[in-house]
Amino acid sequence: MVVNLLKGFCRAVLPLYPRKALSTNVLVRRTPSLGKHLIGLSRSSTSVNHRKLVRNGEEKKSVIWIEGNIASGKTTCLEYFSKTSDIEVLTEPVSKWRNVQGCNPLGLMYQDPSRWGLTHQTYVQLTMLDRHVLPTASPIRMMERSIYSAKYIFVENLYKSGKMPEVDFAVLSEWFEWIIKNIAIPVDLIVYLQTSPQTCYKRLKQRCREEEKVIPLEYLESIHNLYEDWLIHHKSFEVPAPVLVIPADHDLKKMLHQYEENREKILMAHC
Ligand SMILES: Nc1ncnc2c1ncn2[C@@H]1O[C@H](COP(=O)(O)OP(=O)(O)O)[C@@H](O)[C@H]1O
Ligand SMILES: Cc1cn([C@H]2C[C@H](O)[C@@H](COP(=O)(O)O)O2)c(=O)[nH]c1=O
Repeated sequence: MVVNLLKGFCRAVLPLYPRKALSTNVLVRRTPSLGKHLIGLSRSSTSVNHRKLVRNGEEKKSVIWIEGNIASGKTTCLEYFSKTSDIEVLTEPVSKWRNVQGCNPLGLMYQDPSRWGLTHQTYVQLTMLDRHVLPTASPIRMMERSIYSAKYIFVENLYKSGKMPEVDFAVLSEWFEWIIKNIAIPVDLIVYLQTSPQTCYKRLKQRCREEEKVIPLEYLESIHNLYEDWLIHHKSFEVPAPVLVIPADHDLKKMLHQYEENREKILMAHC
């Protein structure tokens, strides 16, 4: 009976949807007549219809990753969107990387990358995975970075710069491949905060995280190049979702203005 009801619903409603918006197991509600059932996300006058139904009638959640270099402004961006109802924000678990049972793998890695890179990146991989599989109650989840950038940017950088032994890289790579093959890691949109390494260097100095005091400009340049090759030039690894690039060298006022301008594009990620 449930199946028949569902079939009837599909026969009545499917023709209302543009073909493009349909995939094999997803319905996107777009009709204005359904508008009253939809949640307006924006704090500005534009409201955003963001609900997506999956076949069992449950709401499909949207997942957006905020990617960018160290100190590019990811946390600040997340803080801004966290004020919007229906958005759940997950920041990077940096505090865990600085303190796991009294040890500081992030600090150790910066002091001696060849010795501690594997330890640190194994823990990053675990804690990012933990973030990805956390159940979500909100229709939209915004997450700072991902298990993908941990591997494609930071592990890659350690290895390419000769600071990670081949065997460590091989072990981490096997772990990573196993995870992405066997565990669902949903993502609908990647927002890339594109900065110059010089801007990040200035902001990093201003933030003044103890462990990061040893970071030279060249390190941020390498991270920048890896991000550009991945998300802009598509030269290195698979990109798991569409990318929205936001130029992020601007002052805070202009950045908030850009977030507002892009709000709808970001929050409609799944449509
Ligand atoms: N647009 C901006 N202009 C100037 N400073 C900024 C801007 N965005 C963030 N900052 C500052 O730069 C530092 C790093 O920002 P943060 O949001 O923590 O970056 P991330 O999370 O990418 O590392 C912080 O001190 C923050 O206050
Ligand atoms: C993902 C990831 C991060 N790190 C380092 C880089 C920075 O020092 C911090 C994260 O700070 P940010 O301001 O949020 O960029 O962690 C790393 O060493 N390895 C990683 O995989």
